[in-house]
Amino acid sequence: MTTSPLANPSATREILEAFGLATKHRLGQNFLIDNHVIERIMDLAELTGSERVLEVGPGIGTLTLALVQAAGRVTSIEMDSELEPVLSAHAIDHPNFNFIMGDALAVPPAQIAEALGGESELLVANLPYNVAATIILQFFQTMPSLRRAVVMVQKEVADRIAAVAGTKVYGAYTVKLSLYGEVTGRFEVPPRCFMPAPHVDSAVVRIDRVGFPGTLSDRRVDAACGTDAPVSTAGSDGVLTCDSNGGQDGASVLVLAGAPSAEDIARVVDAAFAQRRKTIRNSMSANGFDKAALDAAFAQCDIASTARAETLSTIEFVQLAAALAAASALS
Ligand SMILES: C[S@@+](CC[C@H](N)C(=O)[O-])C[C@H]1O[C@@H](n2cnc3c(N)ncnc32)[C@H](O)[C@@H]1O
Repeated sequence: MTTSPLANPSATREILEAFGLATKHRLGQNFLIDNHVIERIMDLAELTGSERVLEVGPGIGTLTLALVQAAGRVTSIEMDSELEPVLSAHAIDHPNFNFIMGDALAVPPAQIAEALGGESELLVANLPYNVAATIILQFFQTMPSLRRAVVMVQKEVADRIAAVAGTKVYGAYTVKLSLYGEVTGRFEVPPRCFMPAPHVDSAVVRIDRVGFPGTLSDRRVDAACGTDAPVSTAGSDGVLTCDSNGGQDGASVLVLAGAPSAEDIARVVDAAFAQRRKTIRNSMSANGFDKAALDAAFAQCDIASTARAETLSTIEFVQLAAALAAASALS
């Protein structure tokens, strides 16, 4: 059980007083004061003592002091320059910890890797809520080595991350993040676990990376192929095939007709959700896609042109982007 010496109200107050600090609402400074929450975050993170862990927004170092006990190296990025003396003191006490002062969205991955002594493997953080969703997606996009994120976010953001097709909260963000990772754990955290208590509910989500695109996870490929058939990826073009006959006669079913990039898929997803109340055809044609190319792609992917974006699964968006890429509708 890994806990933090700072995860209680009196230790937090003491640090704030000792360094002459006041919490800043505009930076989302709600510090954790509950060791039970720290324990559950650490359980979800499943650290084995050797990992390179990135933390965004260490604050006074509450979660950080748990992470340094369980990880190989920890680098934290903090924007509030007034917290630098507190973090410097932790860095002296814990040789496997260092930090970067700056906006986490603007620090280049190479600088983070340099500080961590290698590429980031895990993101574990109680994130600043106003930029949490952006940070999660951007870090999965720009750091291919990141294999897991265990992050505290506002409950509504957790709902969007974990949403399933056909629900109100399922949207462009859900689909774009699902290209990189899937939610494998979650728990809720009430306001009383923070100082000061926020006005919103919070949740911790664990997101594990799924390979993409030529290396879709088995579960996703099964969904795409509608079969338990073995799967193979063909050639360097990333064309994904799944064998419809258990590999016995070598007959393959082409699932993706092209090799859409993550950017291609994001363009399709953004256009599809741009006008949620319209059909996917109308929303996409109003947002830069040619109607004839769309009709051909819908027919190829067996997607009804009257469907709405929120009814499509991630794999259907990938197939649609692939069909549009193959028809050069994405260029
Ligand atoms: C919710 S607090 C978490 C503090 C601490 N990790 C804890 O659990 O008690 C968020 C922290 O993120 C910092 N922060 C806000 N925006 C940031 C940004 N863009 N980049 C880096 N840190 C940021 C805040 O100053 C604050 O320390």
